[in-house]
Amino acid sequence: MALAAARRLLLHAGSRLGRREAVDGARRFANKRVLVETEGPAGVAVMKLRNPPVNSLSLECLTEFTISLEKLENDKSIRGVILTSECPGIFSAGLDLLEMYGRNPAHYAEYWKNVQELWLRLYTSNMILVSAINGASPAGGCLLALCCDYRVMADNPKYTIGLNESLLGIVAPFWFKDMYVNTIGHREAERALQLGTLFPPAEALKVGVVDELVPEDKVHSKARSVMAKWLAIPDHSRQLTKNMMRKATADNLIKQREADIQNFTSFISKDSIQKSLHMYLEKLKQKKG
Ligand SMILES: CCCCC/C=C\C/C=C\CCC/C=C/C(=O)SCCNC(=O)CCNC(=O)[C@H](O)C(C)(C)COP(=O)(O)OP(=O)(O)OC[C@H]1O[C@@H](n2cnc3c(N)ncnc32)[C@H](O)[C@@H]1OP(=O)(O)O
Repeated sequence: MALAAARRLLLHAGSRLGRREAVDGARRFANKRVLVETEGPAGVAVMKLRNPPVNSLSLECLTEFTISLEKLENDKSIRGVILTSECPGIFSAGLDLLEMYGRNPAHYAEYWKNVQELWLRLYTSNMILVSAINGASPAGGCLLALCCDYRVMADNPKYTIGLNESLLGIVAPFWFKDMYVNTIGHREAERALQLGTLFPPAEALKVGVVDELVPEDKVHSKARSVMAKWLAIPDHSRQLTKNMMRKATADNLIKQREADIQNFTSFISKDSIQKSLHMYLEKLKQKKG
């Protein structure tokens, strides 16, 4: 309930801000964790995640992300969005582990509902989505990128991307898996999901997790030039085609959202799964020390 109220407030405040800044041609609106800048005539918005240190998708971050997307969808002058990160070296560390560890079932259910909501909105967006992957992109971070129509990644071997859930002792849900299969094919997805593979850029390109690699300082300019190419296609034909390609996958979740929430909640609540998450969090801490 509190989140729904926050969402209404943010939408309202955001639209007022958006109108005021539109006077300059370029517009900008921001929540705490998501910054959106639009460039008037081109119809393109740049959406930057800024939830330091690692852009983990906390409940607040998911909510702000979803609201920002909703606002852009409602703005008929926006045809494309470049999704990127403001956190140096990290695109997104994925779902926030602290939302899935040591909480109660009601919290897990609420969190998962918001993960579903963001995924459905991103994956089925009518806008052109291009990801400018400027850092590490494990699990939920990779999920964000996979929702896009085109993925440009910084060619820095320190960065990896992939659905690594099995390394954490958890399991990617069927709709993560479906989207992976749609992107890289059944065999590669089967292997990568079981092994929890985090691909360095060259391998990510080879297997098709990303579409193009560029030097780190060219990620944004390349994303813009890719966007220009996609903008040249008539919206109606591109949108109908996108819908044709993605609808079955999205419908598969839509028809069983509630069951999927129950499934997640009971899975993540298990002692054995909580123990695995605990061990993984400890490992992350030890890496530092
Ligand atoms: C048949 C049955 C099926 C049932 C299935 C049903 C349902 C499905 C069930 C579950 C599905 C869940 C799907 C989950 C998806 C996810 O996205 S899980 C998250 C996966 N993410 C990761 O593994 C990334 C972990 N992080 C890292 O590898 C690194 O942090 C890094 C992103 C590469 C960045 O490295 P570095 O710059 O060195 O930063 P640090 O490691 O020092 O991290 C800084 C602090 O941030 C904390 N942190 C990192 N990642 C996360 C995260 N994802 N969530 C929360 N917090 C994170 C890290 O612990 C550090 O914290 P402190 O500073 O120590 O406090």
